[in-house]
Amino acid sequence: MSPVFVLVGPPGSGKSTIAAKLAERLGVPHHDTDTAIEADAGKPISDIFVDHGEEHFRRLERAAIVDALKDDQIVVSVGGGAILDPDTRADLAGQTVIFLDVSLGEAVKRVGLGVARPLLLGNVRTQLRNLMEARRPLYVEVAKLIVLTDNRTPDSIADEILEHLG
Ligand SMILES: Nc1ncnc2c1ncn2[C@@H]1O[C@H](COP(=O)(O)OP(=O)(O)O)[C@@H](O)[C@H]1O
Ligand SMILES: O=C(O)C1=C[C@@H](OP(=O)(O)O)[C@@H](O)[C@H](O)C1
Ligand SMILES: [Mg+2]
Repeated sequence: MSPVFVLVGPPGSGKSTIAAKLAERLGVPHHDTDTAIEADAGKPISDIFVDHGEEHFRRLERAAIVDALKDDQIVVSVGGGAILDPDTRADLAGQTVIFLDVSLGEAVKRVGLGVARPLLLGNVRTQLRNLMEARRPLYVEVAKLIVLTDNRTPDSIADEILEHLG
């Protein structure tokens, strides 16, 4: 047994939002690894990056993913960079993974200029473009289903996922 779905994709693709919707529809818990990391650390992800650096965050993220994948009958959303870890990609090979795809323009609009995503500080559009290009093959590698989310409501995206994989 394992999670029902694991959602991957770049920041702003809607992983946390759509995972919550899917969990609600299925009547199962939603587990967001970023939320779990923040709860354990007692501080927001932006502070974890500032206080301890990205490498430290990636170690916490790896542990949070191992933890999440132990649970049955939950919907998991991970952070956009989770698939950078080869062990995580290997673990995801046996899971029902959905890659939420999004265009650069739409992702920029959705993430805005907030400080919540430390990797995007500075020129959000350039940072996002670089990381989307570099990570795209990794999202594709782990995905069982790819869903383009541009110009679609979270409800219609959840509908499509449940139609294909429900
Ligand atoms: N399909 C969508 N259409 C419009 N806005 C969306 C959609 N999905 C998510 N959002 C909004 O985009 C922002 C980022 O969503 P979030 O779920 O946090 O993405 P992720 O976890 O992939 O970074 C949130 O403000 C959310 O409400
Ligand atoms: O892309 C990344 O490396 C990150 C994405 C964030 O999650 P979302 O993809 O949910 O924004 C969060 O895990 C952290 O800021 C790092
Ligand atoms: Mg998220």
